[in-house]
Amino acid sequence: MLLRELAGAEFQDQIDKLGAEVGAIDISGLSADSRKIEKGMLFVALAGTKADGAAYVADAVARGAAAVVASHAVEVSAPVIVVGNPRRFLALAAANFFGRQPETMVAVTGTAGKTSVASFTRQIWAGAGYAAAQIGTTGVISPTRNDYGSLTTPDPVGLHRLLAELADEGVTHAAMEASSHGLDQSRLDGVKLAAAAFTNLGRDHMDYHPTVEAYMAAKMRLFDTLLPKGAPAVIFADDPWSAEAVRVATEAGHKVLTVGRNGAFLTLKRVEHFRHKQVAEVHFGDEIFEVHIPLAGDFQVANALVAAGLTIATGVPAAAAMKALETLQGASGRLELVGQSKAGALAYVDYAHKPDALENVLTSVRPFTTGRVIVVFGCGGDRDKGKRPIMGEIACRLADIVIVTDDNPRSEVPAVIRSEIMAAAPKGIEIGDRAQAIRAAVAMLSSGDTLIVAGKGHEEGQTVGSVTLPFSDHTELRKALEEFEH
Ligand SMILES: CC(=O)N[C@H]1[C@@H](OP(=O)(O)OP(=O)(O)OC[C@H]2O[C@@H](n3ccc(=O)[nH]c3=O)[C@H](O)[C@@H]2O)O[C@H](CO)[C@@H](O)[C@@H]1O[C@H](C)C(=O)N[C@@H](C)C(=O)N[C@H](CCC(=O)O)C(=O)O
Ligand SMILES: Nc1ncnc2c1ncn2[C@@H]1O[C@H](COP(=O)(O)OP(=O)(O)OP(=O)(O)O)[C@@H](O)[C@H]1O
Ligand SMILES: N[C@H](CCC[C@H](N)C(=O)O)C(=O)O
Ligand SMILES: [Mg+2]
Repeated sequence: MLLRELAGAEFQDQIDKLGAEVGAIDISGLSADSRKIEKGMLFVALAGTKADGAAYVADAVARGAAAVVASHAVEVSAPVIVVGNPRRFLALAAANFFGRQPETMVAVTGTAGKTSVASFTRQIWAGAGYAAAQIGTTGVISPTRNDYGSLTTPDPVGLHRLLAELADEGVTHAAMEASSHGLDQSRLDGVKLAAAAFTNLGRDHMDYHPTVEAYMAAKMRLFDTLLPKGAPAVIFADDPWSAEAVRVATEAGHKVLTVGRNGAFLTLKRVEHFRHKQVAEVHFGDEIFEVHIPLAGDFQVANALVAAGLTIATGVPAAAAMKALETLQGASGRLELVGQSKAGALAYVDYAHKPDALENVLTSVRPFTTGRVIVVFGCGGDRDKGKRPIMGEIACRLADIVIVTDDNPRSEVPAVIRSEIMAAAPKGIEIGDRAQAIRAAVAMLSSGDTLIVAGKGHEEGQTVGSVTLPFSDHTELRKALEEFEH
């Protein structure tokens, strides 16, 4: 593809400045990683958190880069296109290069619920007869794929390669997660969105964003920059940050559709909780639906409404969307019932690894727990340290028994992470080895109890130092449940 076409309208001036022959360079591919550059490719130099891509321009040119994009001039033999925001250039150029995506794409942002909403949206579309996919923390799921992925929002080159493949495979509808990192780093700036959604905002990633307001502002890029004007913006109405999301989406000229108890588009009137399901009364205009949602947890009703909002906004009849909610499957590791003890105590795996999520999950299981709530959790290393005591406090306030263990210590000393949680968890029992912690919790279970193993959800490894050892909460929990006779 010619460099001029690759750059697209937004960056035409910067290309034209260098003369017609630069615009006419034939580009065979693009990458922000010099190590992936082959002859004829375009190298985009990004200033990152660990390295500055500008330092690798010479390396990229030596490997055959036909041109370079950077935020400032660099002396090399290949032409250098200087742009204000190379990350945005990379995203738009990747979209132009791969050129295709599923026709109807939506993105969801928020601190918690993105994976669940993306999964539910895919399931409702599939129920309505569309070939649908989801892209996010648990990887890519489509009619023909179930591929594990490492980032919640993939990097632009990987993302647009994937979108083109999905389109070629006949996928017409796709729901993707927009993480705050992804939004901040313009990873999805090239995706053409039919609708977007916001779930909630809580404390997370304070190691990356300087303030909560900056974190919210990163999330709001989805509405103020990415969603085309006039498109539907589905906003969960019952969060403390809902009003701000509505303000941003309204100012950007979108069709604001609120869902939840305070929602105007889908209004939640009543919820009845049962052990493994909930019955919700939902109003849509003059229509009233009584929906049996086969999942535990108040938050899953919220996620189901956001997903229903996204699908209705993009053309699924409300009755079909509500019907699809009755057969929803939870996303892997999201308040997932893994088994029961011999006496009938329930044992769940949940991905709560941040304060609000932990608070929600512990509160959600209380109504159907006649015995004690037992929680096993830890906090990841090399991540927001401030959340550790907060999660310790929440666990002690909302659970009867608290076991503090390890969760991906990465480069940190595990005992130090645990001690930072324990400092705010006076009744916490410290068991570093996660498998032992799960066994100890299962050993305590008696009739009526609920066990939550929190923090790792679908994860299949424990990262200690730079090594990821195979580890699954599901497997360890199942093993322990089989082992004990009570
Ligand atoms: C902090 C962060 O988000 N980092 C992401 C970012 O890396 P970066 O731009 O900071 O890269 P860097 O390592 O500083 O390097 C700068 C540039 O030099 C280039 N380079 C480097 C070395 C070399 O030899 N040649 C070369 O060209 C790199 O390719 C890069 O373009 O861009 C990379 C490519 O897209 C990502 O892989 C990387 O994710 C890292 C691995 C990561 O852990 N990210 C997490 C925090 C993340 O993004 N999480 C969110 C969700 C979290 C949540 O909501 O819970 C996600 O969307 O997954
Ligand atoms: N709407 C919600 N409100 C509060 N907590 C929620 C909500 N949805 C999910 N949770 C909690 O957050 C955990 C993660 O849910 P999910 O994976 O759907 O969110 P996510 O936004 O994709 O998270 P991540 O950014 O870590 O990928 C769940 O296991 C549950 O504990
Ligand atoms: N996407 C999140 C996942 C955290 C999961 C938790 N198990 C941990 O390791 O902290 C992150 O990378 O911050
Ligand atoms: Mg997710």
